[in-house]
Amino acid sequence: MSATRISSFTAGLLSRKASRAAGLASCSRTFSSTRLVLKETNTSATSPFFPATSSFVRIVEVGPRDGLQNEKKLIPTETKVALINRLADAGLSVVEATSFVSPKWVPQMGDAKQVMAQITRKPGVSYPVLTPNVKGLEAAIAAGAQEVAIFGAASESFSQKNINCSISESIKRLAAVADQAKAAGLRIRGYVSCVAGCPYEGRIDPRAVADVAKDLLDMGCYEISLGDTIGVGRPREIQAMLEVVAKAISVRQLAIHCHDTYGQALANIYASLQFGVRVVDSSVAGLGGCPYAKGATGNVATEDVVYMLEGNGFETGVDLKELARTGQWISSELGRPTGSRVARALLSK
Ligand SMILES: CC(C)(COP(=O)([O-])OP(=O)([O-])OC[C@H]1O[C@@H](n2cnc3c(N)ncnc32)[C@H](O)[C@@H]1OP(=O)([O-])[O-])[C@@H](O)C(=O)NCCC(=O)NCCSC(=O)C[C@@](C)(O)CC(=O)[O-]
Repeated sequence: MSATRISSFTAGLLSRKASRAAGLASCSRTFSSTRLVLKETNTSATSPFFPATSSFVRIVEVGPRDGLQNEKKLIPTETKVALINRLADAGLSVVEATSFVSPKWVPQMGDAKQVMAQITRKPGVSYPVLTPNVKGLEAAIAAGAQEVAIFGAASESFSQKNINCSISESIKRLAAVADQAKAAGLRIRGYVSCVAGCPYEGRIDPRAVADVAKDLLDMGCYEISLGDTIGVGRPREIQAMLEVVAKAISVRQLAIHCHDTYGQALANIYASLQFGVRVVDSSVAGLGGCPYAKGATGNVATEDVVYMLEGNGFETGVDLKELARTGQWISSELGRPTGSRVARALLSK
């Protein structure tokens, strides 16, 4: 990282206290009988993809990346490409396509370049890719990525296991990635893992989540996705974590990313919606699991999220039946039934 980059990033960190205070001042919450209503007066940049309305929920489909990265048997590139194309055709406006990580660490993502070359890029659809370092970013740019996701963790042990460095080292590494991504005109999304618990350390202090999230935001991420990587959180814990994080970051720049290991994902998403979050990550057919979080099951199934949202007055733009068929198809390619209960119910009719 050049001296100029370090100093601009450090200046950003130093101004964190001041901007946190401003964020607090510009945002007030009131309780109605059933839901927490967020009154936003903060006009800072929000996501470029969706109108910040209270009834539209943007779904970030992570199945082709988070869903498939943990599969033991190598999945043919053409299957991944067909999955991504079908998800976009089902109305998803963000389909996380792959990750430019070390193939020694995650062999399943070793065909990232080929995946990006072969997908049909539908107008209006974003195909972000994960980039852990500058090497990954350069490969992503060469592959024509328009958006990248950088990822850190609120747990020291998980950071070491996942990306082989401490949290503070990761922040420096990711700042270099963000600087180069911005210079290349790419959009950047940020992830924080272990927001409710860590497979190695147990409970995680929400203030650690807020610190990493704010660092990623200061680097230029337009949105921070908060990952309950091992699915241990429960609604009140998720809301308590959001309370702390929202003191540092506008809720309009937060997304929720729930794994369903303990069957809490939909409840946690609903609790996040009550808090004002309007971006939800999910994985078709509930595919997935993290290679560095033993026992973690997949993300919440996108089909189940869409069904819940649409029954509660939210719009998603997703064709649920088409999505359910896509989930059933990829599950059969992987040799198992779909993990979406909604898809099973719909398709059995
Ligand atoms: C970060 C590193 C690379 C550090 O790994 P390292 O071993 O410390 O890196 P290194 O710089 O020493 O390089 C080691 C080797 O990897 C190569 N290498 C290095 N970087 C790259 C790259 N980008 N692309 C391709 N190759 C790369 C590099 O060239 C070298 O090759 P060699 O000289 O030995 O032949 C590694 O730990 C890594 O790739 N980790 C990624 C782990 C991962 O993908 N985890 C899953 C995604 S995160 C997640 O799922 C959570 C999330 C986001 O979904 C949210 C949630 O649920 O919480």
